[in-house]
Amino acid sequence: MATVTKLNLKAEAVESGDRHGRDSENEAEQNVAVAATSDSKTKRVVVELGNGSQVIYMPKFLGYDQSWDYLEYLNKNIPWKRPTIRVFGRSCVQPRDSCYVASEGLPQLVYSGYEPHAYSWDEFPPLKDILDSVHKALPGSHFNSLLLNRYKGGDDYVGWHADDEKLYGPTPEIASFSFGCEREFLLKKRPDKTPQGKTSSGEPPKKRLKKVCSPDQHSFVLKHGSLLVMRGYTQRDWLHSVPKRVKADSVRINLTFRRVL
Ligand SMILES: O=C(O)CCC(=O)C(=O)O
Ligand SMILES: [Fe+2]
Repeated sequence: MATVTKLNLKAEAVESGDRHGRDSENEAEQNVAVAATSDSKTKRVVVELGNGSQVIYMPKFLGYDQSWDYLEYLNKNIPWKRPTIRVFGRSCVQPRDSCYVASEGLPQLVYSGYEPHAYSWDEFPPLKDILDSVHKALPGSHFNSLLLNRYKGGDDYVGWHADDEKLYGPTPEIASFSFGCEREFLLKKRPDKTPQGKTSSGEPPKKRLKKVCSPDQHSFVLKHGSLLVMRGYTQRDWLHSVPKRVKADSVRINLTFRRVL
């Protein structure tokens, strides 16, 4: 059973508050816009990744205590499983716990050769409340499924991947809610498949074409109660991961809301 250390969590929250301030300064030069609002709770960091991909990060989406209550509820009440999955043709135990919740009648999710059982939203009423708050923050969103992950400690992780399963369509919006121990979330650009010397339209490049220089890696420390949204072509053009972190000694729960088409 995973243990939760509230004190550790508090200490990390303070530490990362400082770190976040410094990161924001650096990121200001890198296609990052901080939406100007007077209320720190609704502060949004918008990162334009280029070519129609975008990430929005809301570090204080939900208050500390309320987030703590959700963490405890989810830790105790979700039927967590650590399934066997297939990665590069080899079977391995998934390096984190997970669970899947979806509306009725949707096509079955399959990832890494694994078909998770789809639980109903009605079995976990607090998840419906979280879903409502995400819908309110993201007008026009209609999430109908949720993949939950539990990282028991720093050895649990998710490797580089994209949530590009066909059932989400070409430009899925994915809203990722984090509770508990802060962990790093990395994004890196997928290698460009266009042959060298050709543009994506197949034409040779025009002379003196101005090179737009934008970073091909981004990193966020996902705070307790934060919401990160990936949009546009992020799943087609970028990979993301939550690497192992030796210093992470308490549980983290992450919820990724998705829309199956
Ligand atoms: O735990 C996270 O922040 C990311 C989880 C994730 O990428 C996924 O479930 O597909
Ligand atoms: Fe993912």
